[in-house]
Amino acid sequence: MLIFEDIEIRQGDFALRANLSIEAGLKVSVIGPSGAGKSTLLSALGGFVPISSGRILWNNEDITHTAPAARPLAMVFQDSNLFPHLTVAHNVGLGLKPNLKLTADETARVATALARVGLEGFSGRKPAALSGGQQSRVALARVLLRDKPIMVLDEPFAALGPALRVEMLSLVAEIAQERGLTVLMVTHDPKDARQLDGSTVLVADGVAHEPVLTGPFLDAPPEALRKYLGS
Ligand SMILES: Nc1ncnc2c1ncn2[C@@H]1O[C@H](COP(=O)(O)OP(=O)(O)OP(=O)(O)O)[C@@H](O)[C@H]1O
Repeated sequence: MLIFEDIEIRQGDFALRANLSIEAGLKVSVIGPSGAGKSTLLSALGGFVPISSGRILWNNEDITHTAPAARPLAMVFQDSNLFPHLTVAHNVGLGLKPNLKLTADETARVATALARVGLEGFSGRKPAALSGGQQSRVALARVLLRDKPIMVLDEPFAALGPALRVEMLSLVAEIAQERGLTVLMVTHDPKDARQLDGSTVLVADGVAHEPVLTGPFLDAPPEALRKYLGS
């Protein structure tokens, strides 16, 4: 169980409160108007934005002040964060060891992660020689290799076309299922949220709300979201 307990996060004039629990293994879409604080919430979970008050707990352990690398999560960002001068295998290997001095076993694990995301045979390529979808797959492989129980995705596939997005989201859902991962994904698109299934956390008016079932939530969205969704 991931708990945001009486959390307050401040960034300049902006303040966000969160008091919510997410069951382990749940797939959560984080949705809300632009500037509402979705990225801020996930950055605070990752340890990149300080928390003014409250605690974050994962399975009863207080991780509020844990160093980012030691937290139980791995993040996928929109631009995939790949290093252009490194090969696919090295970009993934960075998830294990920043100095890239991988043992034979670690190199084998990189190959297994690449195979899982459908990139067998791509390990020697540079990111520039990959399609957008393939770059997203590399980013996913890197997260897989870190073997963390929570996968956090901040508008991960926003740069991809609709068909590719559907494909990548189903890969995320499959992997999450296989490994029993808890998923938190920021998205602007209700279709993405519906495809991820699971629950939705609404971030609006300075509050990140308790997760509710995504289908019924989007069938009758609250006023704060309706204007933003254009419905
Ligand atoms: N470093 C910062 N200093 C001050 N204010 C900030 C900082 N970073 C973000 N903010 C403010 O915090 C608020 C929340 O930003 P955040 O990026 O979390 O929103 P978001 O919901 O992810 O938006 P979007 O959907 O547009 O990506 C915004 O009002 C933003 O201007």
